[in-house]
Amino acid sequence: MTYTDIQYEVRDSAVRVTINRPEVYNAFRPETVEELLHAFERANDESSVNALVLAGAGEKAFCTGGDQKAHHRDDGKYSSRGLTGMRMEELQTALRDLRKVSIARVQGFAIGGGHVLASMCDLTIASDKGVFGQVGPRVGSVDPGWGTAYLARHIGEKRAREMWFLCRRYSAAQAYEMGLVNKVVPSDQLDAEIDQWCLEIDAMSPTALLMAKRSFNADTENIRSINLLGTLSLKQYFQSEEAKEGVHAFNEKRKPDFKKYVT
Ligand SMILES: CC(C)(COP(=O)(O)OP(=O)(O)OC[C@H]1O[C@@H](n2cnc3c(N)ncnc32)[C@H](O)[C@@H]1OP(=O)(O)O)[C@@H](O)C(=O)NCCC(=O)NCCSC(=O)CCC(=O)c1ccccc1C(=O)O
Repeated sequence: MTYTDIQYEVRDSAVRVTINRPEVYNAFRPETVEELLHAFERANDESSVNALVLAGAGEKAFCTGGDQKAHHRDDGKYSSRGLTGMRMEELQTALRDLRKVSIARVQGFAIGGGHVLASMCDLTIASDKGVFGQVGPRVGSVDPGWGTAYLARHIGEKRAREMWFLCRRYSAAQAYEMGLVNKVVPSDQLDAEIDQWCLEIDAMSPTALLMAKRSFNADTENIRSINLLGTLSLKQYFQSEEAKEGVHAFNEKRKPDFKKYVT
């Protein structure tokens, strides 16, 4: 596969996968998701390294989730692919099941589905310019499963509900305090810090790492089914006028009006 939306390289003790759409703050569209799926599968077969670093190109963002400019079809889908028009459920499963230790490199915004990807990585290292948050209820979306229930495992129910219900932004320091991030460093030290973590991981037994990862995962496996059921509901929700209002409002740079949908 020739990549247009991502970059892939193996160097310095890790596979490096970078979402390369800085013009939309590294938001993903259906093509991006297909390329990431391919890259994660390819990374599993890289026998020379133990780690994968997931990053976003440029200074502004790690990833801001689904590309809202690509999400304006009349049927509420992104494209004809997958349940919602984007094979997100498959992508999250592939990241979850990755045979490498995954590290999110967060510089700038990790927002919406981008925040979910960061929180699903085994480790997160952020620059002091990292900004974290969920935006779904403001833009007509939700990530029901890994984005909610698994997030609560990291930061607790109260904090997770706060993130989703208020859609506020949190600094890297706040994210560290909440348990979303393993380490925060000045942005000019971010790559050196991540390289050091990759070097240390590279010296470990790959089989022990994989067994540790799988056993950590075992405790939250029930969320996999919640995520699938949630994605089926999300497909229906995306087709509603309520969800479309969120997408239109973002693209028209105005506040959404959800008032008439209160039940
Ligand atoms: C990231 C922001 C908080 C930054 O705000 P600000 O600093 O004020 O800058 P802006 O002027 O808003 O943005 C700059 C520039 O970038 C464009 N942009 C930013 N984010 C996106 C995006 N996600 N899509 C498209 N474009 C984006 C923005 O339009 C500006 O460009 P201009 O050319 O100047 O207009 C803020 O931008 C923000 O809140 N962004 C919105 C983030 C958002 O809505 N994300 C989507 C959330 S929903 C989601 O991720 C889907 C979940 C999902 O995919 C999923 C999950 C589970 C199962 C299935 C699915 C599924 O299939 O959908």
